[in-house]
Amino acid sequence: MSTAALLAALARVQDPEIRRPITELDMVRSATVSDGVATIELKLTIVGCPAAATIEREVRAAASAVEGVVRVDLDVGVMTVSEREALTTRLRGSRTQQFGPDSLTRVYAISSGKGGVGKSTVTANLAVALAARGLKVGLVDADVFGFSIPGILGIAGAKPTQVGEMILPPIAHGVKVISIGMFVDGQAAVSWRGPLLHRTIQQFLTDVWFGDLDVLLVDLPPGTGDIAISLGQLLPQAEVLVVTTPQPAAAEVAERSGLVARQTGQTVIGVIENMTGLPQPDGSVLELFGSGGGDELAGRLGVPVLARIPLSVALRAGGDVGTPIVLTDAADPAARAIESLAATLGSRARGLAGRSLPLDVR
Ligand SMILES: Nc1ncnc2c1ncn2[C@@H]1O[C@H](COP(=O)(O)OP(=O)(O)OP(=O)(O)O)[C@@H](O)[C@H]1O
Repeated sequence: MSTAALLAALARVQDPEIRRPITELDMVRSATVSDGVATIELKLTIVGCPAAATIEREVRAAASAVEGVVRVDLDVGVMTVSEREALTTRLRGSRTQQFGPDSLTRVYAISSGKGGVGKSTVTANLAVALAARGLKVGLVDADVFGFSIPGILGIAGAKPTQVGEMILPPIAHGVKVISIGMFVDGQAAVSWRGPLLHRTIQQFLTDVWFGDLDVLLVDLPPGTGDIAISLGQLLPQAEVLVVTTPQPAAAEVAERSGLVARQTGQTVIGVIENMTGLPQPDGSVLELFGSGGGDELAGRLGVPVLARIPLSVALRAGGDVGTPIVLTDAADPAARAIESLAATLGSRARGLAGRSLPLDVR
């Protein structure tokens, strides 16, 4: 009876990285209760598993809470190579391509014509807002020249965990994040050329284990380079959001990134206008970057403007310290605009990938 209760208790302990119960991951090799002593044999996936301390603590807490248990004897070991391979094969299932045509995950690629328009800031906050709505969200930072996502999400320096062939992405504010920045030790990958970039993105989409996601966001580098084209080939079902500022002159260059997406078979579903005016204490709005750029671009691409995100000191400051304002300052006008974008995108979360749905949000 107590042994059954112990197993049930252990089934509630999750591996924080893989996010599955440890009992489903073959990590609990034996668990018995005898004379008030719970004896548990635990196998971690890898040596030096960063989650080891958490798992051990939770296993001890879960076992101690079982009625009749007065002591916990925990033996912690590590899986052998073949055990690990068996686990990764089982986790991946028969799918070699996580985001292939049979996937139900909605994929949004966020692009911009030029740098500095706030694409990464908006993407990071959008991902967190979607996760806060209860969706399973992944974020691929494919911005090789300016991988800023880890910093904005407060996980600068975090490295993925490798289990056999499988790479487990770090999790920030509920979002599974992978970034080129996690593989290049602080240096920009600026000298990388097409084939290497293509292979890297391909690896992100196949070897990084995101599990079953509702939404995958991909932060593209600005412009119309190799990555945008690779991504179009690797994820033809991706729907593209183009970020621009209100400056009408920026619309033309932003239009090009939308057109490249179309040429690779992707669907552009909308425009995000960022840095739309700065609300003043007297209620007026200072149009620092002019106005009309979002509408101009949307008109050129024949899609709606899905969000207008005002200039916000809090949004910028939150990005600087790694605390997204959609969590810390939800009343900020920029946070509200991003939240409403998350509501729009989140409501069409799953199951229709690859089909372009008419969006009626105006
Ligand atoms: N709405 C906003 N209000 C105030 N500051 C913003 C806003 N959006 C972005 N920023 C700030 O503008 C700067 C550029 O933003 P970000 O790095 O997100 O741009 P980007 O388009 O991703 O650039 P790149 O693609 O070149 O990396 C950052 O300092 C960011 O904090």
